[in-house]
Amino acid sequence: MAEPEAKKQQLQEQFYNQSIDTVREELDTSLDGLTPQDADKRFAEYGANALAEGKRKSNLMRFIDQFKDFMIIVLLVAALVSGFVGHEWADAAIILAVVLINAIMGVIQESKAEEAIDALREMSTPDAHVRRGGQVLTIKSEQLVPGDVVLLEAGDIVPADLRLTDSASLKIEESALTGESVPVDKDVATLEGDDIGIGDRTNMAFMNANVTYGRGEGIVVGTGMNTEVGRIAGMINSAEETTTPLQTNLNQLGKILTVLILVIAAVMFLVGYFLHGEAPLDMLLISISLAVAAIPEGLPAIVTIILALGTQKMAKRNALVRKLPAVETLGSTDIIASDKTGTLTQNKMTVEQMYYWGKLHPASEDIPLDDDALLMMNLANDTKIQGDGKMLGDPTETALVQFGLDKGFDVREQLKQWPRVGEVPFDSDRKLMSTVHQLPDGRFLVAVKGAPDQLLERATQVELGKDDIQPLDDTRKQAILDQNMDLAKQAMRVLGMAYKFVDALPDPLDSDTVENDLIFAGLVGMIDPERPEAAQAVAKAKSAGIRPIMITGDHQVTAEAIAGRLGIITPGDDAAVLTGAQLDDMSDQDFEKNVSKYSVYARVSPEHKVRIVKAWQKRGKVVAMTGDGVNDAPALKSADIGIGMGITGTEVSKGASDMVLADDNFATIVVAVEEGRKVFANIQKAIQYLLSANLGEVLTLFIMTMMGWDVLKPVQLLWINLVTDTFPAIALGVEPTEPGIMKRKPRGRNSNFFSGGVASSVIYQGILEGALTLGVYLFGILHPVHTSQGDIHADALTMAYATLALIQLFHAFNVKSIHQSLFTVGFFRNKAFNWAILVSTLLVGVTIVVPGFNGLFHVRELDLYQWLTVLSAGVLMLVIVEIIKFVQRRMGKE
Ligand SMILES: Nc1ncnc2c1ncn2[C@@H]1O[C@H](COP(=O)(O)OP(=O)(O)OP(=O)(O)O)[C@@H](O)[C@H]1O
Ligand SMILES: [Ca+2]
Repeated sequence: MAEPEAKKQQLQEQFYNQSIDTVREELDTSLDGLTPQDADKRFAEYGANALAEGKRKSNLMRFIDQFKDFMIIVLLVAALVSGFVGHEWADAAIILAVVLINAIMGVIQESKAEEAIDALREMSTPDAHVRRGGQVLTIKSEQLVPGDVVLLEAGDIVPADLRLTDSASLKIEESALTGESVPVDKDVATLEGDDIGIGDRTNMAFMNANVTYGRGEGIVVGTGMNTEVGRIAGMINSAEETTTPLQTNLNQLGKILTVLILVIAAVMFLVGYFLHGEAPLDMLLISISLAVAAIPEGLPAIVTIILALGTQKMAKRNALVRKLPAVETLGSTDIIASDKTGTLTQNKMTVEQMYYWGKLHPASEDIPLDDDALLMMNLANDTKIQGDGKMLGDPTETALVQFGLDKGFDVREQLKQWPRVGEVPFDSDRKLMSTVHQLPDGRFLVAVKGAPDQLLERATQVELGKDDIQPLDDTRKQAILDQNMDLAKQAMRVLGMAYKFVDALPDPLDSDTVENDLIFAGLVGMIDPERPEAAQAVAKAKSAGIRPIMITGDHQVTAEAIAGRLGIITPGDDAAVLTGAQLDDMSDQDFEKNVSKYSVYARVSPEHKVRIVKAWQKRGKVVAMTGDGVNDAPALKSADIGIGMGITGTEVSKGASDMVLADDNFATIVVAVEEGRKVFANIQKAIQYLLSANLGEVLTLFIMTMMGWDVLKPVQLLWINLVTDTFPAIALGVEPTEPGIMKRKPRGRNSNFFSGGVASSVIYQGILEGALTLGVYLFGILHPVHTSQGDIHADALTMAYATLALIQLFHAFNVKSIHQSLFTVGFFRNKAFNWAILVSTLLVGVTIVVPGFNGLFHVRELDLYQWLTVLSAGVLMLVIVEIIKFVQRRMGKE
């Protein structure tokens, strides 16, 4: 993509030592933001807000790269020499053609693989909230231009360099720029001096930094390469994380195979030349051809393509893979640790019960509008009510505002009289949030809501009626806690409300100064129904040997009730609930020892998630972990598969994840695991197919040479390699799911593409292919249809060629499952595969049956009897492998 030449007139000034007004004028914008037209104009002028990418390889470069392979060069030179010396120009031409086609296919494969990886990256560009023409819009951060007004909140990734214009408890973590991992407090005050380091520019926010706390706003002063990261990073590496661990594994194996095959080729050459007196050039050509055919250099690209096709399938099913290795790892998942709210449940909160003035009332009852519980739950609330009555905000909070409106209490009116002047935002560690309001009489009201247990620790009094405030003694406290427990047992999320009056605005405004000495006002119990598909997905995961684990900030009793309904804990099993506090009391060793006892974690904070991941990993398990908040990022990173939430997730958490759920749905994780298992199995199939075929080729040629028999011609071997390798291998990569794939145990952390019987299958099946091919050759010699020795040998060699090619295509059916019978898996369920086999068969067939063509390939027409011999070998290949699989299944059962 040609980047529009980004405007060179750089905004080089230091913005931190200029007042907001100056910055605003300088960038010709207002706090209402740019007009959309203005934004478009600037976009044309400045270009996209993206870091430049490293140079891309052109297709021509890729094509040329295909010939960097030493073997290919030797092959071409040898072909040319044989053309000159032996006047075998037809051979040389075919070899050249095959090499060219091979190179073109290589280019296509590589660019397909890269396209797929591009698509992954495209998907992961973050969103930004921007104000334009007075309207708040969500746009791709690439669309930002200098002068835009950007809104920040906890969990956002700063989308460009900003001069802050507003901040409320704003904290930003800038370690990527400064190396300092402690979040920096930000405000809007203009700084003095012009020599202030990046880490100290407290009124600026820099691209790619993480907002960890609070809220803010700022004017974009730099985009794309004209940002601090742009200057530092220079270029982003476009090649990151494109090879997966198992691919690396495979590459290593590839190197070993290469050496092995070269040794075999060398031995072949020496034996053929010295012992059997073959022409050296012929021997060289066939040895090199063997090396070219048998070295599986296309394998990594094929694996990438299969993985990439897997990501497309997953995307259709709402699992957006951000990092290719995740596809591979997903299939091996042992543990799915999932947040409760929104993932297992719908995150549609509805108030069911309310407790105030010492009594519980169903939500259907009328409520006195002057009760302070109702007031506080509306005040300590970030919900925005839009013009059309639609509510924006956290479902827990919108439910409360909705409840108020339903009862006839409109918080908007209240806020006009009691404006909010301060806040201590909610965080999942404290499990509280507070707002401070200016009262007409000059005093301030502190409104607090949050987890009842937390709240009661900070309350000293309780409201028991209108203007009836009593000390919160132990009996009263116990009564509230009992009530809390009762609601929780009914699977409700319970929030408590409290308040106090103060004479002056606390300074500094934080939890310690605000959230103490409170008057307890009441409780509210909310139901968040399970997702309808969740229980089934839990059952499916369990039947696949995967342990679902629920993690929640909610009360343990609520958690237990919901986990019970979902089947995460079942009455019989001893899987227990562990709370964050209990976890805090456990040593790492203790926890590791006991981790398998717990399926539910309640009242935990994000830090606990990291311990849960690590403990399971220590036990050798592959852990998938969900997360949505900014504090979840470390857990998402340490999990084998970090799973972000597409709808409710913060940008920071999405950035830290390997996969994002477009629908936030637990069931989608299970679907993705199933896809991951399928993709893994299909890669194994492609590998098993290719390597057994190659082994068959090597054995056939090696033994032919050793025995001094006729040896297949280079063009024959190269043609077999060209037409029977790639198509079926890629087609095997899109095989439908094998029956019962979610009834097996996870494959285990240390498994690789050769685990589970693939290695041994490659070996015995390769030997079988070679043996049958040689058998057909000998059969052709021993049961000739002609009498002249020349005819007999030419026929036998043609039969061997046909067999070696077609037996691979027959064998492709075997490979559809490592252990299951072809009759279980089905012969023709994969359209792409059927086509691949058909095309490959035709391409082999034409070289034999089309007169003239067969001359080029040094083969002859076969009669029916000979064809039947060839086809019998193919059928035998099917039958023998079926029998061996049958025996293996029998032995496996015992
Ligand atoms: N907006 C809020 N204001 C005050 N307290 C809240 C708010 N949201 C949640 N809480 C309290 O904090 C506790 C933990 O909430 P948190 O947000 O950490 O859990 P969650 O992530 O929403 O749920 P889960 O962990 O099940 O996905 C809740 O049980 C509730 O008591
Ligand atoms: Ca091959």
